[in-house]
Amino acid sequence: MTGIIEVENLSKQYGSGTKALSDVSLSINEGEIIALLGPNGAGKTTLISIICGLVVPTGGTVRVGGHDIRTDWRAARKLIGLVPQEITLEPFETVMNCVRFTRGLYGEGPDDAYIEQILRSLSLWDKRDAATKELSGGMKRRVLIAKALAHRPKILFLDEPTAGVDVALRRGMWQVVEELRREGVTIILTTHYLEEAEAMADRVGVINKGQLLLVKPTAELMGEFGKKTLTIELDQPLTLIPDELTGRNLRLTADGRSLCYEYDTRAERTGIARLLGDLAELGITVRDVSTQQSNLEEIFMSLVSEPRQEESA
Ligand SMILES: Nc1ncnc2c1ncn2[C@@H]1O[C@H](COP(=O)(O)OP(=O)(O)OP(=O)(O)O)[C@@H](O)[C@H]1O
Repeated sequence: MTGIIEVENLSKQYGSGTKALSDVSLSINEGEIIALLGPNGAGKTTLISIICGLVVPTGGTVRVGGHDIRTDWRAARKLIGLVPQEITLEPFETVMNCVRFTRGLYGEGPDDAYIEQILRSLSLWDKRDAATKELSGGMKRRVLIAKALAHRPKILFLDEPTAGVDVALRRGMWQVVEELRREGVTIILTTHYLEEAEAMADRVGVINKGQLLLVKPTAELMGEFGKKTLTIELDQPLTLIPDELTGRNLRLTADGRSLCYEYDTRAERTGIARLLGDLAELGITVRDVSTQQSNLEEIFMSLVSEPRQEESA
């Protein structure tokens, strides 16, 4: 199946000599939400900017809805809405006029009924006559989304949509994104908040030093790396793991006070009940137990601290 966005062997070297992207290939399906994760300077904004036609690549091709972004840029651009990282709004203009104006930029005629629908869905309708300078940071960010949606794009890019936004508003933003997805909009977002990717994205792409390290369904990524550790705090410290318990994925902490048992969360039998039973039989008394699940943050850190070749794209 051909994706709504097809990126092939994309590279970018800025005039300064910085190599921001190296041979990136990626296919994005219509209607999906994909999150691009990567540390500062990884190349996420460069990738988005190239797809949106704002930065010229050094090599490779990008097709949006089948249109080459260089030779057929007008058609490609019409399909795209971009919510930039920086808040750039005309301070004295009203919310309504800001969004109307953007529609005009795409050569679309006035459609106040549609703008009303967008502003209502973003909880901005009450603020339609307010000058943008009177709005809070979170509201300004929502005006940027309204502007990006003004020409009914099929694809929406959100470059760090919730940077500097408080937790409540961040969750509100997730809901907006979810509603857009239900309407069939394809969404590409960059984020530093791993919980955001975990909560929203169908797939996650990890970028580091200009390379796309992997692209995987979020659930698969979590499952593949999703191990849980059971920490069993002992009443009396041990010096060694008893022979009866060898070969069980057990580790004794340096102080001998806890046993750590790593298990696969997806396994039919985790082996926890058997382990606790065996400990009791050996006369080892347990003081407390706790579990920790590896989250996307740990997965991400393990990927970017140990650069690997692209696995799949
Ligand atoms: N206009 C430019 N001229 C020269 N170098 C640039 C330019 N824009 C970006 N770069 C460099 O390209 C690299 C990738 O930058 P980019 O902004 O794409 O990263 P990013 O992943 O979006 O980072 P962040 O998470 O900090 O926004 C960085 O080394 C950056 O300094």
